Amino acid sequence: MAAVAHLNPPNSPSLSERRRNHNFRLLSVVSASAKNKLRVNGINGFPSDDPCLSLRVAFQGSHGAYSEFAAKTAIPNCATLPCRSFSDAIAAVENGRADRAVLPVESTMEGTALRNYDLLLRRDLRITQEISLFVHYCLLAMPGVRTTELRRVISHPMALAHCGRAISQLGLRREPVEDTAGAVQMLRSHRLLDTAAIASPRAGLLYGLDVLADGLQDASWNVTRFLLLSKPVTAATTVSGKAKTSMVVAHRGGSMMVLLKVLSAFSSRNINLTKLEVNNPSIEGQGPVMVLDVKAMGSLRAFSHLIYVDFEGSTEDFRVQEALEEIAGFSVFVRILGCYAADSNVYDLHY
Ligand SMILES: O=C(O)C(=O)Cc1ccccc1
Repeated sequence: MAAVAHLNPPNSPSLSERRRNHNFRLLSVVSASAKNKLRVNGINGFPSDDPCLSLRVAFQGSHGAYSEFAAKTAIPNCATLPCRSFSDAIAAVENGRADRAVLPVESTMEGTALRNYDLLLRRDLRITQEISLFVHYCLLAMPGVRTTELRRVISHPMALAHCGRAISQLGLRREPVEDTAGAVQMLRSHRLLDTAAIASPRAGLLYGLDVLADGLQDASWNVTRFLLLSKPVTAATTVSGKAKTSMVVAHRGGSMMVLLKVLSAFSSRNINLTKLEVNNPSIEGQGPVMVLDVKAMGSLRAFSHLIYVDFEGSTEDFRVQEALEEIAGFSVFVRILGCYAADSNVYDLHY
């Protein structure tokens, strides 16, 4: 169960409103006529009035992927570095080709992307920032292609999952590819006339495809939370404003008892949790999750039970330090994944 309270700021729709299915809109073709607008907007179609692009952010996918929007929203003047996989994006930070990597970690429709979290646990990177984006999906096709000519749809697995109902209504065969913008690029470069891609309207404009339908997501409230990651810094980081900390508690058994004790360590000190996710991979018939022990010369340790916790507060706070000490006393492995400024905003991109 993922508690994604931070994705529901006070003015957001209620849970029932979010769950209520909404209908996507089939459009009479909005052709790529607005393409020129992008050209004047600077690098990769993003506004760029500052010529000194400072931080380099690696993301999985091609230009126009949602992760790139997340990076640009979090750090407006950053330079973005497309990577084939999330592992490559993380490696780019480790080997100095990038200063940050951006990773989608959970969505209101599907909960936590555990595979991405698992990836994070294997490497020595820290969370420096969180960003939540409202994700709109479009159905894109080669110019002139009509919906009735389509047989197949390609996109990132998360996008295909978020648009399951619309895809079934359209009667299309779904095929997962690495990322949404990559799907658009593939359509374009192979001139696929029986295939549509699901991606952002901006990706459609970037690669000159027609928008056949928009608002394709099954739920009207579709928010994805991304994390920005950097190499660990040795100096203590001070977070200005409200801080949030992400951690993992890993162990090899007795999962309910550990969970209750962890919850009690926080609740007895009035520390508010913003995320709680329990991952017992063996229940799913999967092998253990490998976690890098940054204190033990970077060795990897296998765990069958993992508890991901995000809480309000910083590791500098006395109450938090007490809670962490109490948890460390339960013979479990604890790793702080990052302490960063809490951002409860949901950013909506106006494409
Ligand atoms: O494929 C992309 O564009 C990504 O950045 C991954 C993704 C896919 C769907 C929703 C959010 C992020």
